[in-house]
Amino acid sequence: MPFNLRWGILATGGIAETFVKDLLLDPTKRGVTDVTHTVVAVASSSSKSSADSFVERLQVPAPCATYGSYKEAVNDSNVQAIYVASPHSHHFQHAMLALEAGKHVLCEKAFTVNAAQAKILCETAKEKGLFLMEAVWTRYFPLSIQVRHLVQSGAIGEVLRVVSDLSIGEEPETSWDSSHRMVNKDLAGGALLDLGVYALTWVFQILYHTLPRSQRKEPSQIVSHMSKYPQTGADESTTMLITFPTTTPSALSNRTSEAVAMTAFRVATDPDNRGSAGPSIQIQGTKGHILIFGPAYGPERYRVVPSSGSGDPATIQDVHMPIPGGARGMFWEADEVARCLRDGKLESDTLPWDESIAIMKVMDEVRKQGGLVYPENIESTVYPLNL
Ligand SMILES: NC(=O)C1=CN([C@@H]2O[C@H](COP(=O)(O)OP(=O)(O)OC[C@H]3O[C@@H](n4cnc5c(N)ncnc54)[C@H](OP(=O)(O)O)[C@@H]3O)[C@@H](O)[C@H]2O)C=CC1
Ligand SMILES: O=C1OC[C@@H](O)[C@H](O)[C@H]1O
Repeated sequence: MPFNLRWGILATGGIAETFVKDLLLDPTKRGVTDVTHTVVAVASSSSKSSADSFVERLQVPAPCATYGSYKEAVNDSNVQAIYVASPHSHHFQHAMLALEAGKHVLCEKAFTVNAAQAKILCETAKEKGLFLMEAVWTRYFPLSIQVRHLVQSGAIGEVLRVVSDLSIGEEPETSWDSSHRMVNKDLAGGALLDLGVYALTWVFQILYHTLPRSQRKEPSQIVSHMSKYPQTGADESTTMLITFPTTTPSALSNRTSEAVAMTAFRVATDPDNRGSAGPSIQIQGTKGHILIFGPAYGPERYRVVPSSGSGDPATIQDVHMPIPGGARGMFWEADEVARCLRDGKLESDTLPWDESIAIMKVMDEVRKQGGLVYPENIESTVYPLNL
């Protein structure tokens, strides 16, 4: 029998809807037979009627309890795991609420506002013997898994550089009101925490994660520049130059590796949405490159280009890995949560706690260099706090 995971959903906004739609799809359609998912509770902090209309709109199969507060959902004994889908300003408080109630947690990206909050979440999960994972869905894409394996196998030699970008080509003045979570500092808005986290996940999943755990080293140097959106003071563009003390896959050469991670609202990585402007991620090794096309959060195509001398042009490999069934691709991370719970794990090997914290530390440093400070209440490590 497949292991079935019973989910409770905190929030009824955009990503909660996307995630639940993916959860409700038949796993066998993506070739998964060992785990299944059931949505047993949905909570809205606004009103019970928001949760009711969410369940109705998405045709969540009955029985699914609906609540007008998050507290009620985390205390529902039928719920095994909570998906936190509130703005990142509130992740620390809402994930703590779930952990304190004894529930496993999948928490949307960015994990928290700062590394100190992330550490406390992980310590709490550990103390309570509960599973906790940052919902960086990209990590669980079969494409990401394949690319990590290629790097680990030495297919492009020693990786010396990664260039990674997630920029979306939106004019903030016309795309969002100043109160929107993308630009509102009260909701930890800005490009870095919302989009830069994906540019960084590519950097980390290549230059950090592909090493054996004992050899993984956090960045030795971070230099960055941030431009602010004048209307709110949140960052509208951030560029980071990050040095790692080792290279991958061997970590034996005494060479360092470098990354350029970028994010911006006004310019786009892929202005025509067809990859004409080039890849979003370039992984550059001594024996070749891996180029990844499509948005850094959910790419569906990559190309392996061997260096001249290590093959002829005919060996260039183009690989397409479309997301099955018109889905978003968030079900793969949900499958990972179910498998971890089935196997009694507290953290996912694909995005362990130390790595989420290391990425949050980079974002802390970049915000420090750029002078981006969020309001005290959302930077706070005090729990509970009524935000
Ligand atoms: N993985 C991915 O691809 C994506 C991830 N995200 C992440 O998901 C999170 C939510 O984003 P998204 O769904 O787009 O945001 P929305 O604004 O669409 O929804 C957020 C929901 O959070 C709840 N909420 C709780 N407290 C607050 C508050 N103080 N202010 C506003 N909303 C609040 C509300 O639901 P209710 O009233 O029902 O409680 C609201 O609808 C963010 O952290 C974002 O980074 C976002 C988009 C894509
Ligand atoms: O996580 C995300 O991925 C997709 C983007 O459009 C969105 O703004 C961001 O929150």
